[in-house]
Order: sequence, then structure tokens, then C-alpha cells
Amino acid sequence: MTVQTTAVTYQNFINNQWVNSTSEDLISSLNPANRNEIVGYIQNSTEEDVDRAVEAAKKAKKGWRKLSGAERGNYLYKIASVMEERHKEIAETLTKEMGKTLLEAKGETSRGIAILRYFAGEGMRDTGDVIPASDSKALMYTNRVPLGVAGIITPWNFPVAIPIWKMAPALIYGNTVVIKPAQEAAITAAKIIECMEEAGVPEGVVNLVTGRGSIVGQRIIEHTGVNGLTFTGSNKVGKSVAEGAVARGAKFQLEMGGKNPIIVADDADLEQAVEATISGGLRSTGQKCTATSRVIVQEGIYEQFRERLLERTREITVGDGMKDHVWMGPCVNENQLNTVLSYIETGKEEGATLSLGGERPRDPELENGFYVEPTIFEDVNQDMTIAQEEIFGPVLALMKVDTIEKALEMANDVTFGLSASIFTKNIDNMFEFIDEVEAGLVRVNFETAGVELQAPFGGMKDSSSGSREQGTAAKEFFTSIKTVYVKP
Ligand SMILES: NC(=O)c1ccc[n+]([C@@H]2O[C@H](COP(=O)([O-])OP(=O)(O)OC[C@H]3O[C@@H](n4cnc5c(N)ncnc54)[C@H](O)[C@@H]3O)[C@@H](O)[C@H]2O)c1
Ligand SMILES: O=CCCC(=O)C(=O)O
Repeated sequence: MTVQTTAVTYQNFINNQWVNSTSEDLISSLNPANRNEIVGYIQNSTEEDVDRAVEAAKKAKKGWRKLSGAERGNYLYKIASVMEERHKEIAETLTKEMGKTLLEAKGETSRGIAILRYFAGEGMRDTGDVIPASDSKALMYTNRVPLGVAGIITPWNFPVAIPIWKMAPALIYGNTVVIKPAQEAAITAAKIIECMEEAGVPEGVVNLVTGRGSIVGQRIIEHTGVNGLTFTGSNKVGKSVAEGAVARGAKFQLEMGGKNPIIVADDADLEQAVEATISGGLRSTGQKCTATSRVIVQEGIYEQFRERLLERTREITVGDGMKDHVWMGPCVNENQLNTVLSYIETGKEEGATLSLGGERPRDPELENGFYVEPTIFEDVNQDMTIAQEEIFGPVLALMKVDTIEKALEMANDVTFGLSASIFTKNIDNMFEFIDEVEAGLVRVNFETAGVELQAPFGGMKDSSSGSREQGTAAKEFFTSIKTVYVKP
């Protein structure tokens, strides 16, 4: 039986108007903790809706670009303040829509606010350099100018942080925006846009179109009025974003999957390494691009480590993220749950030892949610599917090695290169790891997940393409450089 409590319909936001899609069709957003609860309805948008949004963003771009950085920054400060007032409501919506625990959702909402404030400050910082011209009387300088309209396509796993870490730099550097959030998290995105509206962001500067990736996302990719495409999501879709962008010569930036290793050396602090593995691998139900999925442990510490890891993982409470005592929520949807369960089956078939979990929880209270137990495999070797492919679920693969050299070789033996961590007290091992590991985010004695908003973020190999996001690195994507030469 479907429970429709306070299910509200959310519209598209185009040219500062909340409007229905031309399809007059809706998609329901379900609570992954209880498939019978509809969190709300979103628009099942059409190509025509995208065209209208792009038109609005195009019309708005000159006025927005002409504002000073400080003026644009003031809008971002205002959005942050409105979000702060609506913090509880946004965090609760995030948990209900996507499933992560309320504690994590609150942290992510605060992070979104901090990102807005960070980029608001960017409005007051330099936009270029003075470069000595060959002619001593001439003035030569560079100035960073906006791309125009930024097309933003985001995933469901960080429904506040990722849309904001793309929209805030787009806006502060003078671009207007058309955003298409993942349909699993589109209500959370609509609430962020409501904050922008409440903060008085001018007409057409930010436009939201919800719906299916294959229609809305694809139209954004193809639309010649969109000057830059920034995408976070799976490698499969990322490839089509890149192909579409190249086909029409648009700038693009992709952030995609990971298969992130943690190396635990014989001399590691055992407790810290176990806690970092659990937090990095299982928080958010393992649905982070930075999640630890391969745990490469040196043989001298292996037995102690596995025992403590199993003990601590058994203590994890799985359930509805809205409940205080719950540590791990459900997978985002049935599809994701089935993907995780099928990787677990593959792990067993290929000969890995299932040491913990691997099932849906038996608790009848959880039967309507997309839950899976935290799962640990041992005896995993490099060739196994679970050692190579991104699972995006709470599954850890333990791999035993004799030397740190071998551990590093294994760490690098995947197509991804997003995040990697080592636990050791040996300074030579630390620096060898920092030098040799193929990852964009390198951690020593710290978990693989968690990103600092003021630092560049992105990966190597198949994990990313284009320039880095966040921190001042974000400027690279959202601006072009004009080199100016003035001869008096
Ligand atoms: N590297 C990072 O920063 C990072 C961050 C978060 C998630 N991710 C990755 O995202 C994936 C999970 O997220 P997801 O399931 O939402 O990814 P996804 O690729 O399925 O969807 C991402 C976005 O693309 C849209 N989309 C889907 N098909 C499309 C198409 N044909 N054309 C245009 N747009 C389309 C979706 O609607 C959604 O908005 C994982 O692989 C994860 O590693 C990476
Ligand atoms: O899922 C990708 C983003 C990772 C992130 O923001 C984090 O680990 O905190």
C-alpha cells in the first residue's frame, strides 16, 4: 500500500517562474527507506523545457556578467543565509529522498552552505595577471571571463554538495546556469533553488529542469546554447557527455567513478585504520565516489585487522536514516540494491570468501526499504570483478599482501584513480605512496572519503576528465582567459 503523506509536486524553475513541464507528466520520488512512501513528485521534463531554460539563461547572461564579483558574491552569501534558516528541512528532505542518515545529511547541508560562502569570497579575488609587454609603454594583462551558460548534470549521492559545488563557482565567475539533478534527488535540488529564489537571484540566472537523463540530460549536452558542460556521475554517462561535447566543440568536465584502495601497513595504528576503513567504506552505504572498496592489508597485521574490522562492522545498525540510532541507511533505489546484490553473488561465484553480510537484513521492519547488510569479502584477488569494478555499495574487499611494493602495485592495478589512502608510521612508505599512487586525492593515515571544499578535487585515469573542481581550481573550468594588450 502506498502512503501519500505530504507528497508535494515540485515544478521546474525557468526564468524565475515555477512551471509545469510541457509533458504535463510527473515522476514520483520514493523514500528508499520505505518504497511505499512517496516523498513528492517532480516534473518529467521534455526537450522543449530544456530549450526554454537555455533561452532564459542566455538572456540573463549579459546582465549577470556585468555585475561586479562582489555583487554576485552578495547573492551567494544571501543564498547561504537562507539555506541556514532552512537547514533542518533540507537535511530531512535529503535523508528521505536519498537515504543517507540525518547526521550525514545535516553535515552535507552545512557543507553546501560553507561552499557558497567560500565562492562568495572569490568574487573579491583577482581575475587575472599583469604580464610585462615587450613594448615598455604598453599594458598587457589577462582577465578571466565567464563561459556563458553552464549546463550542470549531477548525481544523487551528494544531492546538496555536488549541485552547489558546481553552481556556486559557475555563478561567481559570471555564468548563468541550467541544472538537471538526478531524479532520485531532485526535490532536494528544488529546495536549494527555492533558497536561490528567496535570496533574490535575478531572472534567468539559475534554471532547474528535472526528469530523465536520457531526455533532459541529453538535450543539455546537445544544446548549442550551452557553452560548458560539467557532469558528475557514472563512467557510462560521462562518456556520452564527452562525446556530445566534443561533437559540438563545447568545454566539458567529468567527475566519475572510483575503486579506492586503503593500504594498511604492518606498522599501522590498528584502531585508526579499522575506523577509517569503516567510515570511508560504509558511510552513506558505500555510495560515495571516494568510498574505500579495496582494503589491502600487509600480512603481519592481517589477522588482527580482519578480526577487529569484522567485530566493529557487526556493530553497525542498519535502518531508516531518520532514526537516531541508525548508522547506515538503505541503497538509493531498487536498481542500486540489485546491482550491489549481484556484485556480491559474483564475488562468491569467483571464489572470494564472504566473511560478513551479503544479504538483505531479515528484520521485518526493513522489508520495504532497499537495505543490504554491510559486507566483507576476504581472499579477494586482483582479477576478480569485485576488485576491479565500482560497486557503489557497502562492500569491502580484503586483500592480503606481503610487501608495501606489492600493495602499491595492486592499488594502481585498476582503471580508476580517484582517491587512495595508506595507514603507516614509516615515512619512507608514506612518501613512496604519495609519489607512486595513481589517484587525484591521496591520504596518509586518513580515510579515502571526505573532501575539503577549498582544495582541488578530481581523479586520474578513468575517474575524471577535464580540470579539477572546487577550491580556486574551479576557476579553470568556468572561465576563459582573455589576454589584453593596450597600446596608449
Ligand atoms: N567523481 C565524483 O566526484 C563523483 C561524485 C559522485 C558520484 N560519482 C559517480 O556517480 C555514479 C553514481 O551516480 P548516478 O547513478 O547518479 O550516475 P548516472 O551517471 O547514472 O547519473 C548522473 C546524472 O546523469 C544523468 N543522466 C543519465 N543518463 C544520461 C544521459 N544519457 N545523458 C545525459 N545525462 C544522463 C542522470 O539523470 C543524473 O542526473 C557513480 O559511478 C559514482 O562514482 C562520482
Ligand atoms: O561522491 C563523490 C564526492 C565525494 C565527497 O564529496 C566526499 O567524499 O565527501
